[in-house]
Amino acid sequence: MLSRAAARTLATPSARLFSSSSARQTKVAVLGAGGGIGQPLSLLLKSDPLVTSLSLYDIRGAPGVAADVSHVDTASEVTGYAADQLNQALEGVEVVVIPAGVPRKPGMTRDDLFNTNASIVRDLASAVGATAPNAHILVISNPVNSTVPIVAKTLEKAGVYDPKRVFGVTTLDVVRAARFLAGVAGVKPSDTPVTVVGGHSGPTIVPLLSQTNLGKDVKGEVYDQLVHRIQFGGDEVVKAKDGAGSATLSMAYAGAKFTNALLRGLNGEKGVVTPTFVKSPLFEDQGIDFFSSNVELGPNGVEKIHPIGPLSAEEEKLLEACLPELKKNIEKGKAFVA
Ligand SMILES: NC(=O)c1ccc[n+]([C@@H]2O[C@H](COP(=O)([O-])OP(=O)(O)OC[C@H]3O[C@@H](n4cnc5c(N)ncnc54)[C@H](O)[C@@H]3O)[C@@H](O)[C@H]2O)c1
Ligand SMILES: O=C(O)C[C@H](O)C(=O)O
Repeated sequence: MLSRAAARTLATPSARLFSSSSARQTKVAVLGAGGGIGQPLSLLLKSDPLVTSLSLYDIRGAPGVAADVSHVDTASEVTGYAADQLNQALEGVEVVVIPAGVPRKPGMTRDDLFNTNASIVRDLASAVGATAPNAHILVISNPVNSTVPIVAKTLEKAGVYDPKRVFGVTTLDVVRAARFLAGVAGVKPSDTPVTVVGGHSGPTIVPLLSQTNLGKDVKGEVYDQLVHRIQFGGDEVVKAKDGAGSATLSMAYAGAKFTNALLRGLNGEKGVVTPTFVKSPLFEDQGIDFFSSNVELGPNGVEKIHPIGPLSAEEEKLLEACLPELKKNIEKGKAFVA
């Protein structure tokens, strides 16, 4: 039998999983809401007190997901849209999260997804540009190093591109880095935040362990293994799922976490800083105009792009390996739209 206090706690609606600093609320759309990421992401966004209205779209299954998620006892409204209702799904939307597209199978690279996902992301970006031109777009679909430039170029072509409003979601790399470093150091992940810069694929993922109190002491083989695990954590999940896809649950968590950070920034909260893959001046002189580094989020989206800061000799080498591959991926995305 439950005590009266415990019963009251369980009966309290709107349990808060997210940080909230303001009453302003926002309409958010998920494009690809019926998928492995889309479903749990929609559930988590339903629990975010900063989301006032949730618009769920997919080429299949979104009305069912919406009916299900809409029973959760939080205040937001949820509507599902069928394949031919993309424009309705985007009406009045301020934030659009895109997990639409195919995932990897064992043996594939993220770039192997380009042929299928490039046109999916381009067409969705084009619809956002036409119906919700001021929306912030959060790109999850892989290969992120190419799909973000695809979104940027598509909006540019439509005459509605604002680089402050287009983000590649690299939060899963940050989540993994904190979790894996915590494992090595024997502490809680909340004690081991790690900045991860570069892009979102194998060698383009550059964790800056030297900038953390516990990470700077990790050396030798343990360091090499830790960096490899952060860079190739996605492969670990693809292999374990054995043909059934890639990370979905941890990605939904990471996607909801980044969305909440953006919403807090949009609401005027100060000091919301997190890595994300955006149009960036940091390596523009080397022809690389998109890069993930710590970004302060604010009322207009990107408020300030932070420099990457001091690097160890090992990190200099990781960055050297990252840049040429990242450049190739970005150019491939841009060329697809041009
Ligand atoms: N950024 C990251 O860190 C990260 C992490 C994990 C996965 N991903 C990527 O996210 C994407 C989705 O992964 P998933 O596991 O959810 O795949 P999934 O196949 O389970 O779901 C994808 C969904 O997209 C839908 N879809 C396809 N074309 C669409 C369109 N034109 N409009 C709307 N919806 C459309 C499908 O119907 C499906 O429901 C993949 O490209 C994957 O590589 C990225
Ligand atoms: O590995 C993948 O293909 C999915 C995602 O990019 C990840 O990092 O888990």
